[in-house]
Amino acid sequence: MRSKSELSVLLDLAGSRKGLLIAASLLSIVSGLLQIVPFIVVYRIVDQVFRAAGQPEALDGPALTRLGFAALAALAAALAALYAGAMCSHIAAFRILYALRVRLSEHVAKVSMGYHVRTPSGELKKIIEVAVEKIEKFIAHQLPDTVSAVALPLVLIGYLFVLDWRMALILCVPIGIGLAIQARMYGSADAQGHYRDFQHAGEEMNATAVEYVRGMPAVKIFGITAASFLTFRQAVDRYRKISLDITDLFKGAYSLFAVLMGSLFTFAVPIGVLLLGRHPGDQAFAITFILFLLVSPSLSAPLVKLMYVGSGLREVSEGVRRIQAVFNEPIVAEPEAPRRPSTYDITFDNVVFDYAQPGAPAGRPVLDRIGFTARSGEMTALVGPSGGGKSTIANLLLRFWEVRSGEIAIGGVPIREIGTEQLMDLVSFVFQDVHLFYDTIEANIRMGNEAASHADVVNAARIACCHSFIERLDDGYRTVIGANGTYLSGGEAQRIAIARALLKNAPILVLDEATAYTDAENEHEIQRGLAELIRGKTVLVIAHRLSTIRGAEQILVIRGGQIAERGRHDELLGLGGLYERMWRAHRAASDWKIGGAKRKEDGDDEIVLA
Ligand SMILES: Nc1ncnc2c1ncn2[C@@H]1O[C@H](COP(=O)(O)OP(=O)(O)OP(=O)(O)O)[C@@H](O)[C@H]1O
Repeated sequence: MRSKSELSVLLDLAGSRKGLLIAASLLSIVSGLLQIVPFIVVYRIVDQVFRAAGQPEALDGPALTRLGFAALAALAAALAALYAGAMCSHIAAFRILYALRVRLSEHVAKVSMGYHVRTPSGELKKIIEVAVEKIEKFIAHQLPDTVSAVALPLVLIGYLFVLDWRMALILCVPIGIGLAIQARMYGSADAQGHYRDFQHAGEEMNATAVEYVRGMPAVKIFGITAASFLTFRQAVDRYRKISLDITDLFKGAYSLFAVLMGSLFTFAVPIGVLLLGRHPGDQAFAITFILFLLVSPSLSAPLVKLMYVGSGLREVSEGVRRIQAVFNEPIVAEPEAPRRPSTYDITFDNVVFDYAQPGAPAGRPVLDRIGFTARSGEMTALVGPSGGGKSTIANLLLRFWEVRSGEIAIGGVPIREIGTEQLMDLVSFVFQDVHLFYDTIEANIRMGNEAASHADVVNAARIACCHSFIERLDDGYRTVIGANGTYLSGGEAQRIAIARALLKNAPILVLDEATAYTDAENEHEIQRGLAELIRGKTVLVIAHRLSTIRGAEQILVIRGGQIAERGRHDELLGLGGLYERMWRAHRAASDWKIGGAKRKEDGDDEIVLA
């Protein structure tokens, strides 16, 4: 029942390709039926030979030749139908595969960021790659096979009943027992539970293997201790145990089914011999008996296929369930009539936020009644102790998560009322951890503005201080990141991300520790370039190096999800609170870095943005 509903879901996913799938199934049935024709021809020939026993001249030679050609033609047609069916099913399968992957990728781009944090990227990759791939295999191969594995035995048994109902009935006994075993084998709650465990154990083993390989630097540094290997080994052991359990559970039923289906022939023999013994001179029955012996292996083959269909269906239903779960994940609600702000002040009005899932009871607030305005043309800096909520504030601006209460607006328009695409157009964001795509450096920068010319890309790269190191690469801007061992350092990747953000030239610029990995010399250069470019924009900067935001028009000190202090650098120093302590600590750390040499009090050697 469960499988059936998943099969119908699968057909729903197949959507407009149903026509091709039906054609593939029909062609598969036709091919199966045509493959029986040679047996019938043999039957007819044997029949004629028996009837003409002892009188070869009584044989109708041309009629026999025609029968032979009919058998040949039927075989050729069967192969043609098989080929055409396979073409239809493969075309349908690959179109479904393509459409599903596109739909899935579009959907996951629209769901909330919370989903991506909850769902390991490996799992999503597995759904988009492996689950979809299995559907392709099922549709291309197993679906037509299933249809013919059901239709062909039905037609054959019907035909055998017409020839001799007694022998046909006897053949139905092992078939019935075999199918009942199949249903029990795959349908029981125990079997389904085992199968689910098997799948989970396989995934867990994959995930821990990836984790182990990814964590190799740490493993090497700290030595390959039992603990570093333990989780992976436990996962492998669990997988082994569940595989053995499953084999144990299915082995009896599996063997019995295979034996029963493979030996239909042996069921036909005793009853045939018995009936023949009763009518020793019945030539017609003898010929029918021969046909039964010829046809029963053709009956076994599709029935054995049914066994694989059962396991294929189970595998694909798991994938379908997962794909469905992704599609069931709600997308970020888009406004019915999106509004576009005409000014770009950012306002946070009494914003309360926690990371609990939508619909779940409120968790510990990460942001507690945050209120501020970041004005256009000014730089607002978020500083404060680690874990205070700075990055969360920046991420909420992009609507990665929905606020629990309060409102965030751009130019007076609540971000809920701005369409996601427009919102992304308004904001350039350089994240703490940069992600570069497996593409050329130029394409990675141009991502900020697809219409930009090569000269624009180079200009942005110059300002972000990455032009010179790009030029030093063998393929320059055409170097593919990640290919042939071309990897960039953290600071270089960040500078590419800054170039990308500059090229986008959006009215709002958010820099979350954008130059954290950059060396002092390059940071100086970048800050100089940025200072030019950020004029007239709303700039939100998160920085731990306080010297870089000293010139900000507004500094918000975020501690424990609240704004502990706010003001300009000098004002905050005058308060004698957290900011002043942070500033002193920062100065002390900088002094320590240069070997304790005395620095000028005004900090001229520091780099100042804006
Ligand atoms: N996806 C998440 N799910 C649950 N909690 C989170 C998530 N991201 C951050 N947090 C928690 O929210 C709090 C604020 O984190 P946030 O990253 O905003 O701090 P931050 O001030 O930017 O820190 P840092 O300076 O170290 O980057 C922290 O307690 C953190 O553990």
